[in-house]
Amino acid sequence: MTSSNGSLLLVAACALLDADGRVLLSRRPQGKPQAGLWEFPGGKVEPAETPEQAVVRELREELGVEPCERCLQPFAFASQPMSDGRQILMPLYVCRRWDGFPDPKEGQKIAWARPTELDRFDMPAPDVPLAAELRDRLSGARVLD
Ligand SMILES: Nc1nc2c([nH]c(=O)n2[C@H]2C[C@H](O)[C@@H](COP(=O)(O)OP(=O)(O)OP(=O)(O)O)O2)c(=O)[nH]1
Repeated sequence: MTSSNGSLLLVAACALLDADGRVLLSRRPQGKPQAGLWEFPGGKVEPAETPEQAVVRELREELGVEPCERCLQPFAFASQPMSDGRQILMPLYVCRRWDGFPDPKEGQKIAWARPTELDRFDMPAPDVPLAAELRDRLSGARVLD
């Protein structure tokens, strides 16, 4: 936990977008909390790390890819209560350029999903509105209801 506010969990995540506009999702492996759910690659921001540095580190560790920090575009954030009483604060970046080929390094499965298909994946609660925002802003469609 890096935040000076002990009730916050700061997690930074990234939607990698390929040339066809598909989004990379990663399935949380067995042994981790919320195993089996599909999420955006990322993880907890370590002490003295910026969210951008955390994303670069996690993409390297989890997928063996190297984005440049300036290719990380702030997209949206989630802020939701967690079951342990803390609040998760999760900035989501999008990234269209990186070095390397995404290769799961931690036993996780990965999938490339069209923005309009994201709602077919079971995700942690904070990711659901972020996935909807990706669908709306990346597919050019906006559902009015
Ligand atoms: N990476 C990631 N974590 C997410 C997402 N949505 C979401 O609620 N989370 C939660 C799950 C965990 O409670 C927390 C991140 O934990 P983590 O286990 O991925 O982070 P980490 O790699 O730094 O953890 P650790 O195993 O080193 O302790 O954020 C998401 O889209 N991506």
